[in-house]
Amino acid sequence: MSRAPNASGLPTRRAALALLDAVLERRRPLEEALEALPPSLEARDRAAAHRIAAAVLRRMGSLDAVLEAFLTRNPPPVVRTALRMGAAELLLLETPPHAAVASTVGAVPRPFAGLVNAVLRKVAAAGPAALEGLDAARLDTPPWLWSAWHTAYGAAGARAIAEAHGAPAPLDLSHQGAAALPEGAVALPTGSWRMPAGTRITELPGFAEGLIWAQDAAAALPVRLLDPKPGEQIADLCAAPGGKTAQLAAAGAQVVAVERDPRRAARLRENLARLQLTAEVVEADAAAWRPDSLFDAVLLDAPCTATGTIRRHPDVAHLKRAKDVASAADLQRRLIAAAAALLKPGGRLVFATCSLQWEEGEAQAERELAGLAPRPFPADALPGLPGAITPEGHLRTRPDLMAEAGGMDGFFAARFERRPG
Ligand SMILES: C[S@@+](CC[C@H](N)C(=O)[O-])C[C@H]1O[C@@H](n2cnc3c(N)ncnc32)[C@H](O)[C@@H]1O
Repeated sequence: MSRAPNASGLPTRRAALALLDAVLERRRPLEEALEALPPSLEARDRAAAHRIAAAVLRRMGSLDAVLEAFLTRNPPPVVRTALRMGAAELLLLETPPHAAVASTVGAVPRPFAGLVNAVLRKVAAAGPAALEGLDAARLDTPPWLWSAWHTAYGAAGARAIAEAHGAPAPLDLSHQGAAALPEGAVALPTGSWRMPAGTRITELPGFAEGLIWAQDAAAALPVRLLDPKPGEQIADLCAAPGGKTAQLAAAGAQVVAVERDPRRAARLRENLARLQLTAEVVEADAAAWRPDSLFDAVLLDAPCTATGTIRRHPDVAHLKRAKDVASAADLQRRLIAAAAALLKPGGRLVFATCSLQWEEGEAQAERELAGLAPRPFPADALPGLPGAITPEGHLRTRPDLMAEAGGMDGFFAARFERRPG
């Protein structure tokens, strides 16, 4: 359960304003905005600002619907953002009204203090009941995503996905060796361990020893389905921050992990070092990488719009546009062709994306994939999660899958084989 932010917290609200300005006005990812906060900001204020910003991004349509009733004209962006923050604290985060109103008022330019104070007092008086009766799933989902999910998954599917985005994701763990189930964790039928949302992995037993790493339960499935064997030569394309590289290496495969972004490659190396796992890390564009030898298997966890991770990254819903789906699908096609060329005859490719968009999943697998033969997953490939394998033999998870246990990211994966000879 999240704690209320620091009651005296002007630095918290200023930081939250900066985070939301970065995402909503400058279209920067929330993670990047968090890294750009001043190093002098206390960890507690940073965490509280993150919590406020995430609540605004997750429930922005609903918050705007509530605020609309108290606004007579369209306020400038900084004021609207501050109002959303204040409303999120009052209606969603259980911040004491005085702290929420006073600190938010303090964070806006002085000429707007009166307006923000007056509107937030009205929101405080209305209380969380103001959210009742709103169609939150619809309001909090950008129309283009709603309609794409409607087409792909039907009316009930689109609504179930959008409803699942209303709550933050739990912390899922992958583990190796002598790791023991942490107190309070649930062992999921897929093999991942689950802790409540907001758990800090660094405080869990096994973290310092390199026995556990954060990885959504759905994100752990593509490697399970690739079924790496000890000693196999496996290329992991688009590898950072390395959750899947770690799974492959922990299974005893000889892994070459290819990552284009030098900073992310550094993070991948750090993560492997902490886990005491070995992989060759290559900084290269996977679409152009030409190694000397071929591989038994290739995992292509391709860059995508990441709409399957909105529970975890609510900024994605605000940063992505419909046109991004087409360009991501284009890049994926080029990467698939490059991946196919790395396989030994009979070698297998698993293509995966953390997207809910049909163009980045099912549509890629329906095409003739660079001359590869489809090798559908059997219906019983994931005994703990039978609903995740489609009739076509692909992996398709959604945030509303296993909803009673906390859901999982939206993921797609398909398997192919290079024809022998
Ligand atoms: C979906 S993330 C991969 C997550 C990773 N497989 C894991 O399990 O931790 C995609 C990664 O691909 C990298 N990337 C994007 N385009 C690439 C390319 N052309 N070649 C290599 N890496 C690329 C990005 O920098 C990013 O780190």
